[in-house]
Amino acid sequence: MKTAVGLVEYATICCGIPGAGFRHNRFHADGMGSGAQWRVCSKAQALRISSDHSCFEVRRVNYRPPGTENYLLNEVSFSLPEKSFGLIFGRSGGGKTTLLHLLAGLSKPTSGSIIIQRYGNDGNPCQLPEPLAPERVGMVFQFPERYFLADTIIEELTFGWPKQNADHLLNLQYAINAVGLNTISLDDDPHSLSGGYKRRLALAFQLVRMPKLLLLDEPLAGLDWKARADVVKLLKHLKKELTILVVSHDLKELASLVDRSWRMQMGGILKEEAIPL
Ligand SMILES: Nc1ncnc2c1ncn2[C@@H]1O[C@H](COP(=O)(O)OP(=O)(O)OP(=O)(O)O)[C@@H](O)[C@H]1O
Repeated sequence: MKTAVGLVEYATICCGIPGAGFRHNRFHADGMGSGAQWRVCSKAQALRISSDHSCFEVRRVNYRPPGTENYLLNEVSFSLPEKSFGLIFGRSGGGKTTLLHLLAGLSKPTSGSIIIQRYGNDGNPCQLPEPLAPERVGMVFQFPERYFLADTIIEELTFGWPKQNADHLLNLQYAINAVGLNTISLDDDPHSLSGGYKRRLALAFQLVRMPKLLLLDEPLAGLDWKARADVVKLLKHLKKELTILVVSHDLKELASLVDRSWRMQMGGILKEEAIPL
């Protein structure tokens, strides 16, 4: 059985024995010598997720899908400090998911900018803003389990990986531990997991990439009460190290996590507003 606890040892052993029948030979790391290099994720590695004092900022973003006439987002501006938890709520069809897609780099704003701005201790910008690169963003879509492709958890987590290096394995170990998948067999079929564990797996898939900003579209949708409580607890834990922006209708359950919140009004107009409970 492969568990995350033994993942490093497991990968080391399998990669060290040619023809050992290791199905996931993407773990073979050319140029990597001994298993000693495959150490468990250090604290410094984990904190690499977010180490500077910065804000994710959306400035006067307008969005009209190519070939259409109507703007789905109108002059959207907001700012989310690092390691804080933002929530966007509002009626269906307002443009919440569209905004997440822009932040994830899946579509480009028609005008306006999405940037990371660093601030000094005096509260003033201390360097030029940099565009938010898609590699720094992890996005978990609504009902992510519908997109699971692999037969085992480990294959799902490493699906499409390029040639491996030590960093990948360290990130994998970090992600598995961060979402609490380290107590189950990584040989299990992702589709056999409970609803809450499927969401953990979807989160882990994104965390492997060590994003600075994590976007979640309706993370509690379709889950029973126990799984919902489970995911809320997990997000509370992840919030300590990551900046998280959630789109959700489940306001009460997420309220205790929220640092900033906005209502998306129909027509793609975003207003900062306390959660209506
Ligand atoms: N590519 C597109 N072209 C035209 N209209 C689009 C496109 N993508 C989304 N829309 C429309 O934009 C509006 C906003 O959609 P969006 O999914 O962002 O809303 P939402 O607030 O996330 O809604 P929900 O809460 O139901 O997920 C909807 O009316 C949708 O049909």
